[in-house]
Amino acid sequence: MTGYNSKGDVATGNGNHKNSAKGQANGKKTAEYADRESDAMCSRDCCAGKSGSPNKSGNACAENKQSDGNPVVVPTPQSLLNSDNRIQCYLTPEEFRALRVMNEDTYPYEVIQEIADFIVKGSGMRPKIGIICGTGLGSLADLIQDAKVFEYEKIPNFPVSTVEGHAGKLVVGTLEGVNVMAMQGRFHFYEGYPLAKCSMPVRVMKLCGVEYLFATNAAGGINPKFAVGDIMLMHDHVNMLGFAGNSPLQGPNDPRFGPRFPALVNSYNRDLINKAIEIGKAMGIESNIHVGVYSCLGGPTYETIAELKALRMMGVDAVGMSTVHEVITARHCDMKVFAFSLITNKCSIEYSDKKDDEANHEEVMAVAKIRQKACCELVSRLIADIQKTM
Ligand SMILES: O=P(O)(O)O[C@@H]1C[C@H](O)[C@@H](CO)O1
Ligand code: HPA
Repeated sequence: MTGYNSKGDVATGNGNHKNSAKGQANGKKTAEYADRESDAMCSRDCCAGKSGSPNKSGNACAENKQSDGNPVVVPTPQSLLNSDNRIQCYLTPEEFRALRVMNEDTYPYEVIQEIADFIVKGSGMRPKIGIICGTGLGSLADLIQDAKVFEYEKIPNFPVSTVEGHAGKLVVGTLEGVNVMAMQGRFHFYEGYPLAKCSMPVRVMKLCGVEYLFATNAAGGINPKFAVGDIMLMHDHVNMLGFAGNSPLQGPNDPRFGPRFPALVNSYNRDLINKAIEIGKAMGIESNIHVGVYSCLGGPTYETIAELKALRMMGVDAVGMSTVHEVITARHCDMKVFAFSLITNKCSIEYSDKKDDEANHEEVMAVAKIRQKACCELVSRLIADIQKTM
């Protein structure tokens, strides 16, 4: 369908134009896109331009021209216009939500507050500790007692998990007598989510009442002393996405979350690292516990040898595709942070033809499965320790 409303905007069902599916009616719910009109349809200029001239997305609108070069203009049926003469479209609540979440790059305080209220009301508790489960480490959330489970799809304005090893559930309950909430599944940059969206749940945690963030991840060991299955307690990071000009705090700063220019030295709580080292000794796994520097790359590719060499020269001990932006967001809103990497594979920095030297997600998940018990014990003992100080 090609047409215009009385404002002179042109709408079209042609695939070269934005959101052509939005106008499909199914009669269940009306949603008006008046405030997003420029996004929802091509402008008149776009389709009335010279034949073959590119529209906003770089595609030519030639199919909307008559042979004399004049645009084909078909009046919009009155039945599609609302009282403001704007085109209305019909979406199910699910479609509307999916569109909203898809289009949302930054989340205003009020939206985060709404999500937090939904979780606090639905669980009947205010968690003190927030846990983010890394790839294959979802069993950390299985430790939680009296659990109330929220599927991400059912949480208003929440993105969905798309990666194997990330279930896409938020679990709220108690662990060692402390109210906690755990994300069984995180959001990664490579899934197509902007960093602010990847770490938006950390702000939700904050507004739920969380004071401590426990972030976990699966990572490749670059430090040659690390073995597969070891645990590296993060004491610092190198923000490679930040080097490339990307930050979860990009855009206007809302001081209700934190300052415009937060400092990141001492981001990783020293007391919690020391406590975890002690716990590692008590568990008899001290030789498998290291303290080191993590770096997050954008993924989803694993690193080249040259990249690994560069990271090693920069002092990086383990490399992954997450956590850093979550830690930045947590520090921005003054949460205490404890984070660790489970070393799921060794990153060889020598050129080799051997297939075994190549990282792969199956191996990452398999190692996480084998080591999840040790990771669970470390986390629950550390929470038990925090509980004593509360
Ligand atoms: O979510 P994390 O950082 O634990 O997951 C790592 C990075 C990639 O998502 C995946 C690669 O195997 O594991
Ligand atoms: N590189 C990046 N991310 C990872 C790796 C790796 O080697 N292992 C697990 N996650």
